[in-house]
Amino acid sequence: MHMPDDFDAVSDAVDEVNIMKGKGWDDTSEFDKQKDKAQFRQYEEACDRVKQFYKEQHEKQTMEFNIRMRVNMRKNVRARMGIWEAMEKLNTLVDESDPDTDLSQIEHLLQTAEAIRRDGKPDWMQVTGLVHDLGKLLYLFGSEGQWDVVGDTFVVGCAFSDKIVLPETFAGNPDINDAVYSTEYGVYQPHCGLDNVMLSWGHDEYLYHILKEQSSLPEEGLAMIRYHSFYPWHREGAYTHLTNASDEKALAAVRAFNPYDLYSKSDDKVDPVALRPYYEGLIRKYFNEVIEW
Ligand SMILES: O[C@H]1[C@H](O)[C@@H](O)[C@H](O)[C@@H](O)[C@H]1O
Ligand SMILES: [Fe+2]
Ligand SMILES: [Fe+2]
Repeated sequence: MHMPDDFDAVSDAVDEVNIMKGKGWDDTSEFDKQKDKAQFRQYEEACDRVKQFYKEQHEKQTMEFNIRMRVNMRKNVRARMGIWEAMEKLNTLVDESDPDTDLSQIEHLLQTAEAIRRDGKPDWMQVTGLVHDLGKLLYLFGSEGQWDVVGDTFVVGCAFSDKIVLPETFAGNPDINDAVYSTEYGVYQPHCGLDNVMLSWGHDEYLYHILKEQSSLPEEGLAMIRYHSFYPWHREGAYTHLTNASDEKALAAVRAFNPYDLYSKSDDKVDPVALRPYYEGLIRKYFNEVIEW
């Protein structure tokens, strides 16, 4: 096959080769098969830092807090900067919710993207991997702590699922005593769809709203961002009483993405300087030069 030299054409040609090989972006990944999954996400055995994190998150993510955050989100622009600059800014954050890595955020983002690239997945999925945790910038924009930025997500406004990690820590959340929020359906209608459900506030929801307006990522890429921390749903199968048929596509996308996010944490080190030119090319293709954060 003739390989053109302009950037977009090369990445289109790579997609074409993968299609010829019969590999779709949502195929069960080769990468996934090589990992010992039992090493990851062991919350019961996690260190105190992680357990403390979840106790605080589970006590403070109330319906009232979540409504307030959605209103605030629309009020102002917190910063103006490009994607790579945002990755560098985020690098000072060490995620207290994560039992599996002490790596910096830029390393995690590049490891995720590189694992996707190595498996021959399309460029939009690679760049989704590259940016998927940039919502953690919230931490630098006056969040109340880490509990409202990182960690797994879950539905608020109805009973907390026992499929959420460390579920006993919800005992201190005032919503468990609310006459409506404590019921199975809470404020929701059966099978209303995830679009109509409030997920606990944090980096997923924030970044989804920013990039829905300011990128040309496909729907599947946006779903990967919005739901990647929603383990009770995409891994544990909770909340089927709220989802509907239109969530199926999103679920397939998030499941295809998850192994790269989670299991790349044990991969070899990456070199941001060497990788930057390649990813700047993808960034130009999918994002405005300056993003309003
Ligand atoms: O600790 C991690 C981390 O904060 C991730 O960015 C998030 O997506 C995961 O769901 C969470 O378990
Ligand atoms: Fe994340
Ligand atoms: Fe991540």
